[in-house]
Amino acid sequence: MVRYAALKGLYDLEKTIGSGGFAKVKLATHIATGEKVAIKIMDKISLGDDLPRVKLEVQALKTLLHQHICRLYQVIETDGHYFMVIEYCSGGELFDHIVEKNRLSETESRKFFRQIVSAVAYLHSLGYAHRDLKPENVLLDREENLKLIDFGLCAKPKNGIDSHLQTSCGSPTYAAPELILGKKYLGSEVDIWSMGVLLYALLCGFLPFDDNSIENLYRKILSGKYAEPSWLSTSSKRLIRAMLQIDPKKRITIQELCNHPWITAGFLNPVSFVHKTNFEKDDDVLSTMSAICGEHASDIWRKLVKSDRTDYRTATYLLLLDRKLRGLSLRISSSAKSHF
Ligand SMILES: O=C(Nc1ccc2c(c1)CCNCC2)c1ccc(-c2cn[nH]c2)cc1OCc1ccccc1
Repeated sequence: MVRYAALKGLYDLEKTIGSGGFAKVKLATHIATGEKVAIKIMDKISLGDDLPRVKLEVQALKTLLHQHICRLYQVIETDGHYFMVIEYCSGGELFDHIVEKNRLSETESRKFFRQIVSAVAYLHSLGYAHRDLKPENVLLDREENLKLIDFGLCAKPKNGIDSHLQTSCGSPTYAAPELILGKKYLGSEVDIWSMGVLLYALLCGFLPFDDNSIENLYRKILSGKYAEPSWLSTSSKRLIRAMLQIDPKKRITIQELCNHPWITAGFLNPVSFVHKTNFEKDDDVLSTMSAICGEHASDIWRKLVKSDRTDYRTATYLLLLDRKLRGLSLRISSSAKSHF
């Protein structure tokens, strides 16, 4: 087991559960609370010119507080590595969940899709676009709640979500026509297209546009033509059509999506989200922490609010808050004392 000095006393590293391009994801335990976390370890050398993506992802994740966006607890930077301590999603990828069930029922698809819509509506309301929405970037937690990950490509155009972007990014399979044509596009509109591809994958178990050759794949996407399997209800077909509109101006908007009949069917209310970018103050958690480090709860809170949200104190606060929200006891080990 490779020992990273930077994590000593803070996290116990366990097995590697995933390794992608320039990152690997290891399970770990946050020592102060005993809570499980995932640590995304990136080697700066192999990151190369992707380094800005990490900064972009950290900047975005520090601001985003939503129950369906994977929480960032701490960031540790050394000369050679970045360590991103992230929410534990033991349900793995939504993609694997779909594959193992072949396809999801309309009811189960709706449960997941409402969560995605809520997360994306929240993102857009803060001026962010994800730009890489695909089943691999949607994880499930222990209660099969959905968590959006990988904000390495997300954009926050300086003059707001309605200003044009140009960089072509993301995976072609989920990319909107205007994006693969290299046109100027709106992040919000390309996210709607990718969500249409995601919804199709949930309901069908395969992709609307797929081909081994990239030019055939592009041709299919630009045609906007895809199969509508017999099991799709009329309402499902209508919603998918509204999202997979080639002309971005004809595409359904995120607001219309939140209120769409398919989305609200069987539910009491449209999809909503809380405009939250600040932690709520919890006195039980603060007094648990103050009992250990001897500081007053008010001092701990002041430091938390002033912090850049990537230190061990923030991680400990958020993990204790998670435990409380899950109805578990608030426990903390005295070893934590020296770390915040
Ligand atoms: O907690 C994460 N993953 C994760 C944790 C526990 C388990 C599994 C998976 C499934 C494999 N069986 C063991 C249980 C986990 C959290 C955050 C991120 C993450 C956030 N931004 N970037 C990456 C990635 C994560 O994983 C990647 C992964 C690994 C194996 C498969 C599916 C997904």
